[in-house]
Amino acid sequence: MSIYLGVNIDHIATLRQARGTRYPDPIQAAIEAEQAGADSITLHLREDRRHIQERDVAMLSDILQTKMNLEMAVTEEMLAMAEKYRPADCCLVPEKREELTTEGGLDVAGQLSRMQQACQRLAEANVRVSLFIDPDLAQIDAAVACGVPVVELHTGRYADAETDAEAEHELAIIAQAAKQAHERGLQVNAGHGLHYHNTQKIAAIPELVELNIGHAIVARSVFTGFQAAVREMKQLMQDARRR
Ligand SMILES: CC(=O)[C@@H](O)[C@H](O)COP(=O)(O)O
Ligand SMILES: NCC(=O)COP(=O)(O)O
Repeated sequence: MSIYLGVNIDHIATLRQARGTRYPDPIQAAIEAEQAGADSITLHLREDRRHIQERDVAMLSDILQTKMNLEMAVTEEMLAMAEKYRPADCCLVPEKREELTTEGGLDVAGQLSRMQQACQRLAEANVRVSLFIDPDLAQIDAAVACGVPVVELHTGRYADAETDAEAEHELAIIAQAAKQAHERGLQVNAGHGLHYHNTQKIAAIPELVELNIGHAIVARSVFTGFQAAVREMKQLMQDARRR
């Protein structure tokens, strides 16, 4: 089964916001990513607007040739954004203003009623809902209870592992969670902290359908160009899946 690449363009916008300029433009990055073989474009509209701006969401909702995966917190402001721009996919993620980056998966099980209402609202807007969760059976079952078709497994603990043994342990947890989620009829995606040296083992997990990768691709593009960075990541994923 194929594995698809969602390119997250947040950190193109981080570079733009660093000086308040018009460049580099995430719109150009999205177009180049699609030309290089990206299967979708992911962008995270944060409450603090540290990188992606509403203008980016508005423009990309008009021009993307593949599809938009809009990441957002579960807030009234963001749910209204999803209803306004109607992305193909909306990935609900946890968010804290003080965090450097996403620190874990959404606690769906601990706020089930609130999550069910949010998912229902997005489904009624014809937005496909994905829940960004830790690779944990209780969270997988809670996602099923929300009636969503997709989950994205948080790979941050695997990516941040300090030893090979710890990485292998986290990889086994992700592989087991992917199997459990697949068995429950969910589309299983994964992402966070994946780069050119740790993605292969994740891509080899047969139940995974899509990997969302951003920071490492943007970083690599500084030296190779954005299209080359995207092409290399996609080829790496496909080679790993074929092995
Ligand atoms: C949910 C996730 O892991 C990322 O897609 C998210 O976008 C990380 O936030 P930053 O892009 O702001 O680092
Ligand atoms: N959901 C993960 C994502 O979109 C990209 O995360 P990262 O590769 O920037 O860590």
